[in-house]
Amino acid sequence: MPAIETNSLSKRFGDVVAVDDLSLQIDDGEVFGFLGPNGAGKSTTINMLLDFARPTGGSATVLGYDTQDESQKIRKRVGVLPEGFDLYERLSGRKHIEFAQRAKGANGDPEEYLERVGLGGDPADRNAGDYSKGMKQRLAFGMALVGEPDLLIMDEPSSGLDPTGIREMQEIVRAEAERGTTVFFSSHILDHVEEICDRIGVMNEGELVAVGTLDELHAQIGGDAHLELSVDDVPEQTVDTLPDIAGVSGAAARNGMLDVTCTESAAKARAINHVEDAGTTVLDIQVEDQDIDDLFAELTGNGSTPEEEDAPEEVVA
Ligand SMILES: Nc1ncnc2c1ncn2[C@@H]1O[C@H](COP(=O)(O)OP(=O)(O)OP(=O)(O)O)[C@@H](O)[C@H]1O
Repeated sequence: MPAIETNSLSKRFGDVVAVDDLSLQIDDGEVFGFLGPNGAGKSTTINMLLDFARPTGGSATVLGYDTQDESQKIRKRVGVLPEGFDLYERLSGRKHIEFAQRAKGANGDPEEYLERVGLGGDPADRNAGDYSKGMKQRLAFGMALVGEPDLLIMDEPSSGLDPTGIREMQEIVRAEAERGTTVFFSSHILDHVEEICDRIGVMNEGELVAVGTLDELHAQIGGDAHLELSVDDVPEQTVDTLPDIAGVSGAAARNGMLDVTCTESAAKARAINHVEDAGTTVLDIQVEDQDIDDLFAELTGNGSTPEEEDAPEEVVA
C-alpha cells in the first residue's frame, strides 16, 4: 500500500488552478521531496491530503484512507509540521509536547520526544517564547512526532533556519526515516531536499513537471552535457555538421576550442569521433554535466536557482 496516492488531484481557486491533475504515488518508507517555487501548489496539495481543503477534481488516499471520507483516521497516523506554525509563547517545550499528546490521545514520556529533536534537559522547561527560531522549529517537529506517526508531512520545515539549523533538521528527518517513517518534505529549495530524499517531485504552476531520483530527473530532462574540446584547428564545416549527429544539439567554436552540447551521454563519444574523423586533433577534453540547480531552474522555468532567490532569508537565524 502506498503511503500517499493521488489520482488526477486538482484544486481551483476561481481562475487559479493551484493543483492541476496531480497523479503521484509515494511508497511506504520513502523520503519524498516535494519541490517547487513559491505558488507552485505544494501547500494546497498538502492541505488536500489532510482534508483542510477539498479537491475540485480527482481523489487521494493517505495510508490507504480516502482523504475526504476518512480524514480522522489519517490525522491519527500522520504527524504534520505545518508552514508558519504557532507556538504558545508562555508554555514550555515540555507542555507543548504534552498538549500534542492530549490532542492525539498519545502517551509516552515528553522528554523522549524533546531529546529526539535536541531539546532535552534544560530547554525542555524553558518557555517557547524564549526559544531561537531553530529551537521553535525543532519543537514543532517534536510535536509532529508525537504518537509515532507512520507518515510525516512537513511543509517548508527549513524556512528561516540558518545552515546549522537546516543540517540539524535534515539529521532528524534522516533519523525518523531510519525508524521506518515515511516522510513527505515540501520545500522550494533544492539544496534542502536533494541529500535526504529518495525521490523528488517537482511542481510548477500546479503541475507535476518531473518525478524521480536525482539521476532519473537528470535523465528525464535530457541532462545536457557540455563538451569543451581543445583542438589544433577548428574547421568551420565540422562546427556545421556536428549538430547532425544524434544527441548533439549544438556546436560553436571559440579561441581554439570547440563547445559541443550533448543531450545524451553516448553522443559525447560520437562527437569526438566526428571531429577526429574530419582530420582535427583533439588535444584536451573537458566535460561539464548539467548541474542539478540548472535542472531545477529549467524545470520550473526560473532563470535563477532557488538558492539565489532565497539567499537573504537563509542567513536569518
Ligand atoms: N485560499 C486560496 N485562495 C485563492 N488562491 C489560493 C489560495 N491558496 C492558494 N492559492 C493560490 O494557489 C496557488 C498555489 O499556492 P500554494 O500555496 O499551494 O503554493 P506553494 O507551492 O505552497 O507556495 P509557497 O512555497 O509560497 O508556500 C498560488 O497561485 C496561490 O496564490
